Amino acid sequence: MVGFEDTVTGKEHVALVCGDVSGDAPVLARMHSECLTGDSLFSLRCDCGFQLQEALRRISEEGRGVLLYLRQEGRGIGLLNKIKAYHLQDQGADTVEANEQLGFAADMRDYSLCLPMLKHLGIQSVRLMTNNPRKVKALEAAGVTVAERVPLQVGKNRHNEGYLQTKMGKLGHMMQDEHFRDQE
Ligand SMILES: Nc1nc2c(ncn2[C@@H]2O[C@H](COP(=O)(O)OP(=O)(O)OP(=O)(O)O)[C@@H](O)[C@H]2O)c(=O)[nH]1
Ligand SMILES: [Zn+2]
Repeated sequence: MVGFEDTVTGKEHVALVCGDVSGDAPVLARMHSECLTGDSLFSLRCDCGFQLQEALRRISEEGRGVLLYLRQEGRGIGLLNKIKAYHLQDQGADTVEANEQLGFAADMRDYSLCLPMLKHLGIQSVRLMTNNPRKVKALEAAGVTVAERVPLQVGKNRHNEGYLQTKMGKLGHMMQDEHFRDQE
């Protein structure tokens, strides 16, 4: 585990490294955005916790990989604003509308720290586990070489169906129903 401090925001990030990640071969990688509720408190409203577990499982199975745990809670709006967004969602807003009602863009994340983190770890290119093509684009724009996008579809359940639908419909996530491993 390697810790990093973002001197601009003061946020502390973590990299979990498995095996020898040096060399030319692209490294299996997950850039995971913090979700306290899903990652640590077992919330079923989203798929974050399931994706975190599955990404770590695949990395350990491969014996080589990296997970950057990025402190961008609530797609960058922070935990308390995400809780407010959840209240709005309980009154009928979807995840994008709730952000907008609070005065935020749908996705406020910033991936500029990923390149220096990967460089520090000696990682030249990644096989990125994500369903989000905008994340691939944002990382490439930040200078990260993404050799391949690896789908990460896990954790669909009856509580997050609408949330996943909005990610596909409004945020451009590439997910196919038949590829989901359900979680009840
Ligand atoms: N604002 C807001 N953020 C949310 C909500 N649900 C989850 N999040 C945050 O969304 C982030 C995860 O982003 P997602 O859009 O689920 O997935 P992604 O990282 O873009 O894409 P993948 O790589 O495929 O997981 C985490 O920071 C969560 O805290 C919500 O309803 N509102
Ligand atoms: Zn989540």
